[in-house]
Amino acid sequence: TAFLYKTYIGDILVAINPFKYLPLYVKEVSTPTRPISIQLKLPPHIFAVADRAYQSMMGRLATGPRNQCIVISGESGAGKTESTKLLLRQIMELCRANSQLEQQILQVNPLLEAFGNAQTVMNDNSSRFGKYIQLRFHNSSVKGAKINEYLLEKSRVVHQDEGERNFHIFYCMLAGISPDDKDMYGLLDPTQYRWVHFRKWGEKYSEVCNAMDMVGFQEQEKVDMMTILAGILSLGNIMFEPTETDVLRVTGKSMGWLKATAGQFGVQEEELLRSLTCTLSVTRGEAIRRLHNQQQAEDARDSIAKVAYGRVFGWIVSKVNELLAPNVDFDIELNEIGILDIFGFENFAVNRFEQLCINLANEQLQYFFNHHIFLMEQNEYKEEGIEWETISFKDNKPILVKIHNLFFPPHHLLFFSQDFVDKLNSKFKSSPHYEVVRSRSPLFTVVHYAGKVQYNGGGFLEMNRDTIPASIRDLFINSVTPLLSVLFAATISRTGTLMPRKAKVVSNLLYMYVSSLQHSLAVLMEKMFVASPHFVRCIKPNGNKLPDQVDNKRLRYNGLLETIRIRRDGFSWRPSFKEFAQRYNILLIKPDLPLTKERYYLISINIVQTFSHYGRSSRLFFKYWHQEELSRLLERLGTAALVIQKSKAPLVLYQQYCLCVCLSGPVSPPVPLPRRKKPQPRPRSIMPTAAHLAPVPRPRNKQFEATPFDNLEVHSELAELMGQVGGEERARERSKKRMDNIRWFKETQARKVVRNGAFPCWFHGMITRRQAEDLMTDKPVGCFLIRVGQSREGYTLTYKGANRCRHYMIEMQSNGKYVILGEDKAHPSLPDLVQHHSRVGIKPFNELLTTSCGQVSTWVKPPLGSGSCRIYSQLAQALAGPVAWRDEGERDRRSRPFPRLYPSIRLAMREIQQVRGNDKEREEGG
Ligand SMILES: Nc1ncnc2c1ncn2[C@@H]1O[C@H](COP(=O)(O)OP(=O)(O)OP(=O)(O)O)[C@@H](O)[C@H]1O
Repeated sequence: TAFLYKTYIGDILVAINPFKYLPLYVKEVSTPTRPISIQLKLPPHIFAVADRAYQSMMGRLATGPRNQCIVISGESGAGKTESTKLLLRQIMELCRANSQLEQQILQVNPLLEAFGNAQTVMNDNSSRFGKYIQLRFHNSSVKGAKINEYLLEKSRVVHQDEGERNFHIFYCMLAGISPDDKDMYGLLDPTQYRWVHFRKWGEKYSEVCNAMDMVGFQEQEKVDMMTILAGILSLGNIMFEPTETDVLRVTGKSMGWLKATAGQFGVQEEELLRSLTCTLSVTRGEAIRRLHNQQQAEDARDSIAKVAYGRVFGWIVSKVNELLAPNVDFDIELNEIGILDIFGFENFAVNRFEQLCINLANEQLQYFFNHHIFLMEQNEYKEEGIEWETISFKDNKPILVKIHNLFFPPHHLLFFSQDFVDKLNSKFKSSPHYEVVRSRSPLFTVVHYAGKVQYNGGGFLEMNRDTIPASIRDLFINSVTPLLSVLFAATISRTGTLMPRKAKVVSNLLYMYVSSLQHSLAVLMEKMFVASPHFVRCIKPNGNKLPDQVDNKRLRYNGLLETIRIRRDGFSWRPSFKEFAQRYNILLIKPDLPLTKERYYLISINIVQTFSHYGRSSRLFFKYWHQEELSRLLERLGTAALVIQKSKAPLVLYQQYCLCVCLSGPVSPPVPLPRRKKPQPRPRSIMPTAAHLAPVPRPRNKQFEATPFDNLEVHSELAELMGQVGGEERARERSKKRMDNIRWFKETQARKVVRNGAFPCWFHGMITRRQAEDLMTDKPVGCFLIRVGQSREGYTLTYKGANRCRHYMIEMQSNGKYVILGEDKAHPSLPDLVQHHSRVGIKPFNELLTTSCGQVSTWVKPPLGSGSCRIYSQLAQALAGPVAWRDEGERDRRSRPFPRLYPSIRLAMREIQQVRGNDKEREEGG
């Protein structure tokens, strides 16, 4: 099936959206168990692109370690976002290092999708922003991630065309929120909001909340953010009407909404009203107040909503970046894989300013593709004197330059005036990329690389000016909700990113949507031009979003045929002599020759005879598949080197061998064999005896033993048994650590574990791994207990599996949430975690927690075994003080964060309900 939907053009993956589930992405396909050369020869697959980028980043393919970028392109609905998610999943699988960071990175997508995607006529889950995800690696493991976001389509918050919807988050929130939270944020029935229409999104809301927990958002931050979103919805319901004196006022029916909005935004009602109904400006030291007409008041309302939403989105991205920043020494050099997924090319019934920006970004991307695939390659053939018949392609540079000229400062300020389209018509009427539209509406047509698009130029000026009046900004800076205050105090960088206040910024008033897009695209291109690119071309097989239907015309789109020709006839891998010689360690061949151009040349001839062409002065020219061929040879050589070293052959033999192979292929550096340590005889007296070991033989599972927690425990246990390592000082240190952990537990944890005044029976305090396993000896499969760590602050879950005990480390997140290492769900407490995994199995064996182990009468009963019993008793004593533990459910309610002006929100909601009730009564009466 894979062949039907995916193929390669050389090394470029062409992926056709199947619009149905295909069993192509299962675990068996993604598991990286094969050698690289075999992995790369597998049928076309998005996972293979991930593998290639990862191996190249590690320096295992044609070059040394280098930054990589994966560029995914295609029209809206072609499958770019799905491909991005699969790429991320596979890269995380390849670099799996038993850390929670990989899971956190995977959670960023559902989070951003909820806030940045929406249904359009072209795609039910269309990205309304572009993103470039930078994954940062040290050696083979991921150390951090950074998201760059581009051009969120904020106007969607206040306006959606026929067949389109608002951002997913609003539907998720209204559908999935609990009645208590609905009351807390001041939300009503979804039908009561003008800016959203109800849809079933219940489950998605808990998915988004979980993603925020997993990434590390604090509870209060979440509450503040949700309250701001509720405020945006309330704002949309404020309506205006003129009075007899022509002064504008809020309609009687929407007064409640004004109060609710003020409460949800944490500002004074009168000040909010003033900001909506008039503009205050200061001229020569004199404050002048200008009253708004109805249209201006509605525009002010809409622009507050757009700016507030845009800033919430920007804040989420910067928070994600802060939480996923690489936690490594700055001196360590990190390698990077970037994945670009921007909104696809769009052509709707009515195309506005946003579509022009989106299509401009796509033109830029197409240029990047053309530049790499056609321009650079053919220029190098010319320079190096390679015989070549030029392949012509649809160069989109002229149109790109034209659009750039249109929007670049200083033109845009003047240009987007009311007669904007007239100016365009007179300036570009003879251009092949522009068509004048004879119409009363301000229409014009641009001939893009992917087809003609007719735009409506009305409102370009307003849409481009991404600003709000200073009075509104000041109002929100003084909000009692710290998050809102931070969002409005922040300024926007030249690339449109939310910046801390002190950062160097362009003046807020001059900040323009298009110029920020121009800058961010320029910065993006700079990053991508220095990385090695991998291309994924996504194709939408039909316009109806249906499976098993292919419209052949679409396959001609994007110059795919020209791409096929150049990949077939051309040489896509063109390393310089130096780069090539370094990579394949060719210095070994003739160590006596000085490092000159001639020498590289000489070396190259040897290789090129078997492989490919060589250029006039500086480059070699290979077919795309030569990289794989060479890496296969490298692998063979690595094995050969090991064999030679193992057989203790003299070095000279190795060199001769290298020389031989080098004449027909590349050479890898000799791989040093790991030195085998001489086994130290252990004194009989300290060897652990059968009595010390668990009663049943237990095969060890590497994945779980690798956790630092368990290893430390086992090691300290063994050290204790051996009674030697570190002597008394070590023992003192261990004891101190345990006491510290008990204190940590007592001060920060105990209350969270208690239910109904006692510890749950699965909670065993501080016992050792061995004691936990002993307790499990005759227990049924699915039995479990949770214990406090001895060597680190945290918990371990011990589980009775089918043929052995497993120990799952429970990760404590900085926001106070609990998650089993490697799982994708965070929990507010241990009892919640236990409850969840009694329904959802723990990966990778899908194990369900079915029976609590022992501790029937809570913690007071000490566990079996002796070693840690003393510690356990101390824990018991520490907890057995006079404190009467309250019911956790009640405590939960008392301590949970609330919106800052919760009482005023409640009052406003009551007023709204009352008005609704009266209306209903009147309707029924009438
Ligand atoms: N590999 C796939 N397998 C099954 N369905 C897919 C696959 N890729 C895409 N789809 C379907 O196509 C829809 C659109 O895909 P996606 O959102 O990735 O498009 P896109 O190119 O990112 O569009 P946009 O530019 O509008 O964001 C998905 O919601 C999904 O239903």
